[in-house]
Amino acid sequence: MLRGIHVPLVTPFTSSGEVAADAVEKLAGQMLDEGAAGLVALGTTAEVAALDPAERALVIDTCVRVCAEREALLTVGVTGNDTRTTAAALRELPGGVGAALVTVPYFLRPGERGVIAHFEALAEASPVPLVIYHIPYRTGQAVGAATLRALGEHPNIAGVKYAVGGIDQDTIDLLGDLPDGFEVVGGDDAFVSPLLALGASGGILASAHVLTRSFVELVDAWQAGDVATARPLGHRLARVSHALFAEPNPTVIKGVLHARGLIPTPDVRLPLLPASAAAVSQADLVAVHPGQ
Ligand SMILES: O=C(O)C1=N[C@H](C(=O)O)C[C@H](O)C1
Repeated sequence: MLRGIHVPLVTPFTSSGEVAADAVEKLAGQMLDEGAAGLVALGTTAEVAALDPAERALVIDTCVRVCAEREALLTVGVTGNDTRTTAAALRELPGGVGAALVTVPYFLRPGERGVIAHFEALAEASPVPLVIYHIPYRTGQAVGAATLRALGEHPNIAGVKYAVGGIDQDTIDLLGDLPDGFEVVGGDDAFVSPLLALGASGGILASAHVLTRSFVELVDAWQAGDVATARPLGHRLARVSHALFAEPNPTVIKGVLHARGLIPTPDVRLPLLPASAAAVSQADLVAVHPGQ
């Protein structure tokens, strides 16, 4: 279900500060037409915390339409650190949404037993399969391989977006012994190639807004065991991701998309500030000439 590249869409804004719905639609269609297996709406990259409920609904409706036209998976980010309200948000997801990306409860640090109880309750409540978003440097909560494996046994938990900031012992342990039907997708752009080499099935990668086809090719090459293609391509794309994340995500990516005429402004909402011109031009240059 989670195989391939899933692009967590940025939210483009007009020059008067509204969500640019036509640009969302165009960008969403382009990502899928370039080979992405699916889209993620309302991820961190979408600046979801800065969108009001009507804007969130607009983004979801637009993505539902684009994904339905192309029979692609739409995953929607549903974030909260309270089980009851997160369950309610899951129950309210509209038709056409295929999965929900749910962050490990952040800031509270409920412990791994709390994390298990949280996701089991959500999995029971959710009308769609869950993808756990494990990103300890943002949530502050450790989750080991044994906990993820236990959660992976639940029939309504499809996988984990794995973003631990590197390859560690838990990464090796988890990918060495995955429950049936439970998939790992890379969520740390710069580490996706080694994760794919270890058996991840794809990635949810903001970097895939740029060079979408190359990220798709990277997944395909690792899945086919074509190391001669995958290894150098992975190194090249890691350099691109490094440049795209030189300043807080998604500021540089929005700058590059705007420079390429794909979104009407590079604008982000506070507390994010626009990327510097130097970071944007460097990332654009590295995407075209990865040796730079
Ligand atoms: O929104 C997402 O999904 C992603 N967020 C990560 C982040 O901002 O740290 C990056 C990843 O590429 C996808």
